[in-house]
Amino acid sequence: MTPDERIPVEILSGFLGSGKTTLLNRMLAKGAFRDTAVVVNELGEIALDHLLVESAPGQVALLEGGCLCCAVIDSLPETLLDLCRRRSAGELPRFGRIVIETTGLADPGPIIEVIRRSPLLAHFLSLGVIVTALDMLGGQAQVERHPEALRQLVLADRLVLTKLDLRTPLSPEECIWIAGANPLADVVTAADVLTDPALLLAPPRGPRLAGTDSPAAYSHAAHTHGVRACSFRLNEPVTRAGLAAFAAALELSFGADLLRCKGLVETRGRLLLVQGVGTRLAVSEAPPSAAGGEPHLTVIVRQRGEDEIAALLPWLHVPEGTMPPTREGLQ
Ligand SMILES: Nc1nc2c(ncn2[C@@H]2O[C@H](COP(=O)(O)OP(=O)(O)OP(=O)(O)O)[C@@H](O)[C@H]2O)c(=O)[nH]1
Repeated sequence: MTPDERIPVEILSGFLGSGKTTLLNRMLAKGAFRDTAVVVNELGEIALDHLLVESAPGQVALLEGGCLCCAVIDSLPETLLDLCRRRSAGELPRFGRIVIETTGLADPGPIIEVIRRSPLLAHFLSLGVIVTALDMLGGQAQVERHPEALRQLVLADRLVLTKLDLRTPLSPEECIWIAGANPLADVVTAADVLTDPALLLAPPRGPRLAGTDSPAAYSHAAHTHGVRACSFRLNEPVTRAGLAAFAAALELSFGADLLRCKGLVETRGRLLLVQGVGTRLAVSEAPPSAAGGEPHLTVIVRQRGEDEIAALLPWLHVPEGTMPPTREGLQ
């Protein structure tokens, strides 16, 4: 391929629950990503995001087995080359770009390096834009608390500010903080991108940061700082009261150590999507693309054990009408 024909690989990064899948789906729904193959990588033993990304059949590749920047970094070239092979063979539509949605804990550095340094990949692919979703509900506190969120912020070509619809307008101090944290990045809002989808992946304006770390320098323990993703299969339907009780029990037991909770649950014959970011848990009808998905919950916590979460699971099944637990009730 000549350099002009190479397919750009765009990286969609952002901390746990910052809105990466939501952005991707909005772009797909608007038809802006019609010519896009998507690679989804997710934490947790039971993957969900590939069911939530509403793209054309076969256009989503799932990278399983752990976090992209460390545990499965070696599988990335093969996954990308396989997409290119299937495109050339006519098995996939002739997509014009690949978007990689990383896990919420992934450091984009090693991913960037693999795409840049592999001679074989460089023949077919070029590095596109590094977009980071920045959760403006979590904001500065989230970045200060989680080193992974800081890496994602500083390596971005473009920052997409999400969840501004859930809060008061940005203060001048917040604008100064964002500009100071990554002076090279363009800053847009999720609403801007919805109005003009081309903004999301337009070529970056600023110069590229050079010299990110090599993949070999990374191990899972090096960037997760005691974070664990624990997945639980749910063989029995849950109750509505059970979901409220489980949410309260998670919040009371883990507080700020609770980073993310997501999954599919079945209640009264319906499949529901559970989306928790920090201690805010939302439950909605599962999208049609998730039909047939395995009921499960993945809970991501910092410095806490799987057994502590497992001990709370019985709350999911309490009879309707049961009140959520109190702090005293949990002890
Ligand atoms: N109101 C509002 N909600 C949002 C926005 N972006 C994301 N959300 C909600 O935040 C939750 C998490 O969003 P996702 O798109 O799943 O986040 P993610 O970054 O893909 O999450 P992980 O893959 O687990 O890291 C969901 O309940 C979304 O509906 C936004 O701009 N506004």
